[in-house]
Amino acid sequence: MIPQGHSSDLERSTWSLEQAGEAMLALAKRAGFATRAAAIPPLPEAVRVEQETRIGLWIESLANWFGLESEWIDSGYASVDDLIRGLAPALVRITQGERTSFLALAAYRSGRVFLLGPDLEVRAVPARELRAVLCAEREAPHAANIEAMLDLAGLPSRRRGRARHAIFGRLLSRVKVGDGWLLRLPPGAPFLAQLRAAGLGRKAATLALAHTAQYVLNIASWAMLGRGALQGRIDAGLLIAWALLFVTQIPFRILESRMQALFAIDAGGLLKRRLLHGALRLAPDEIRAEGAGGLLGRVIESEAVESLALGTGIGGLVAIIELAVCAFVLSKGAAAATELVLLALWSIVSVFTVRTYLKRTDAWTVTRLAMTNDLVERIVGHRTRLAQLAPEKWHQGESEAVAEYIARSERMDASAARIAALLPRGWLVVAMMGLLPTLLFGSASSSLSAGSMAITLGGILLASGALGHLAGGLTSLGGALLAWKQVKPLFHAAGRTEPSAPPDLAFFASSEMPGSALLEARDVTFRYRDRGEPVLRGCTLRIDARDRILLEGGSGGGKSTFGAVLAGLRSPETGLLLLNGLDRSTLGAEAWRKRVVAAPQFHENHVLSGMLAFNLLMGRAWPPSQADLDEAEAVCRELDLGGLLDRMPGGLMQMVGETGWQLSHGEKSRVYIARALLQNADLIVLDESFGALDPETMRKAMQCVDRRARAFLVIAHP
Ligand SMILES: Nc1ncnc2c1ncn2[C@@H]1O[C@H](COP(=O)(O)OP(=O)(O)OP(=O)(O)O)[C@@H](O)[C@H]1O
Repeated sequence: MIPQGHSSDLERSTWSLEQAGEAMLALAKRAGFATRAAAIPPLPEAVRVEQETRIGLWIESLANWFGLESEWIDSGYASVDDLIRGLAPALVRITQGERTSFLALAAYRSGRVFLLGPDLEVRAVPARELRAVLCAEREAPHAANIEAMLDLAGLPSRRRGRARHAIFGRLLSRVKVGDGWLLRLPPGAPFLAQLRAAGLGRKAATLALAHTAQYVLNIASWAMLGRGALQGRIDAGLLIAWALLFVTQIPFRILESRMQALFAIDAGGLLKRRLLHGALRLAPDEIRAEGAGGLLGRVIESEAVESLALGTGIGGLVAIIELAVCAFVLSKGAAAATELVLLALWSIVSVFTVRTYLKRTDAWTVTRLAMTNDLVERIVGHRTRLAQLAPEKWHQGESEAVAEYIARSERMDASAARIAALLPRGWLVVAMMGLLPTLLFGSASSSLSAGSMAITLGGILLASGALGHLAGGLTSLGGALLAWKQVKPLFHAAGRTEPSAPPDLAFFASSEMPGSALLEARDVTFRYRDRGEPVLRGCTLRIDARDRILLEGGSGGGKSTFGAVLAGLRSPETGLLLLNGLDRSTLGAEAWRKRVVAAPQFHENHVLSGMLAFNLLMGRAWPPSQADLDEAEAVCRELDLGGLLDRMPGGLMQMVGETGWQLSHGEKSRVYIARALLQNADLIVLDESFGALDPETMRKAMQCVDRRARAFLVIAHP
């Protein structure tokens, strides 16, 4: 509902809460986002009743369901204009009293917003109208007072608008006024679709056109001057025409550089986002098998892909356009056929020379990555080496590795020198030799006129530059391709999908259902390797809504594995696993992990570099609300971390992690417990979380967990 007094266009563009799914699909279609074909789920009663707290989750679930990504963005009174300008495509929330509706913001241009209505019409509305709607509720209580004040000040009506705006700005500067959900393709969506949605096809085409125009203008300007010189008529008019042609290249050159930079920035951003997403999609076992050095190698190579492919690589590709233009120029000059054949042959020689260089680079990369891996391993294990290994063995194997690295570097560099020195210069020699027969035996009248000779010589010089660009471009692209081998697994991992449930079902299953088990495992079997012995065999367990369970067993018995299966971190090979009566594929992996939260064993858990509050509130929205911070502090104090909070200068905002305040073993384990408790899960699995605590602290921590957790399962040794 739009508050009264606003334009009927706004009114007609409003979608009700029930229509949020339709609005999202319509917006996505208009933005060119391919969505997953899925029925629009009905609005769950829970969202209708508790709109304020549940709408965010509902929109997020809808977006997931349609294969989109939503990001919630809110704004204060002062920055609401920025919100309106930068949000599209987005659903903007309109709140009036208890009721929520949406505007589907399709675009913003020159002070106007383009709103997609339920009738699928797009209406342009002045952005200030949308601003007024977003701010209306906050401004209303003060409006009468401000008007009275302006009357009292006797301000002329033409200056009232600005004065009113300034007073509201001061008064409401800290007040939140508008919010919405920005829609985009998720990083795991097909990469071409992402490039298309980001308009990169258009940018690449503009780049190619700008380069061609500039190159052709350059040749035309010199051709004109050359012809004038040969005909012996260089006058002021000719020079002015030449200068004009020359100057015309400047805007094309600027456009080309700009497009190249924009393309590299946008494509680089999409690539980074996808790789980061992919890194988080890798299964824990895949990551562990890589080792720290292997992972660092991937990071370095991803940087190489970006800089080589999107930086110099693009520049090299446009050399193909240059070669085509050179071929055209040569076809108009003396000994055209010979020169064209030679150009084709030399281009092939260039490709093969670059290929040899790339093979050597590949061998060098393997050695380099192995050395990186080894170096990181040595750094990580440094303290153990110092304590346990005899000093004379510290540098074993290093000389051989370095010697191999140097040998491969030398071979690679020799190839690189050949490319830089031989290809463009060799072409000049070959092309000039191609002219020899014509010079020696050709008739002076036909192909040997001064004009055609000049054209050929110009074409040969141009081709020399183009071949240099081509070799550079191919080298960069080839280098990117080699680096790509390392990056590919992360890139593809981003496209992995996890089972997801219809959003209405996820809401339904979140409520505790009296009588049915919270979690049920029946005859669960699990093995780590395809043919290995099962670690879990026929495990059956029922957990009810308020249960407190202790799972004890010997070392290596499979307790942690069972905990990981219950928490949805690993999938059982056979058997049945139900949460509120629904299995994991029906409920969705993400929804499962929100309901059953695990605090993994000490060596599997991690304090992230960042604020303590961030580490505690990872399951909630960031930045946190005051209520979240208060709750986090209360949990910490109950876990006997009050002393630590008081000692740390930044309290909850203290930086912790590898580079921050170093927490002790026992402190870390209580941070892990607090983190799990603060996720508001139906069940938490605490894997040896109390092992590092003294008896008194352990008693307090147990009491806290007992008080705060709905149901929990503790894994411990007998
Ligand atoms: N990623 C893995 N790949 C192969 N085997 C594994 C893997 N993780 C665990 N295992 C093996 O599975 C078995 C069960 O391990 P698990 O960690 O579940 O036992 P646990 O009962 O929790 O042991 P502990 O009390 O020592 O922590 C062990 O023999 C272990 O070596």
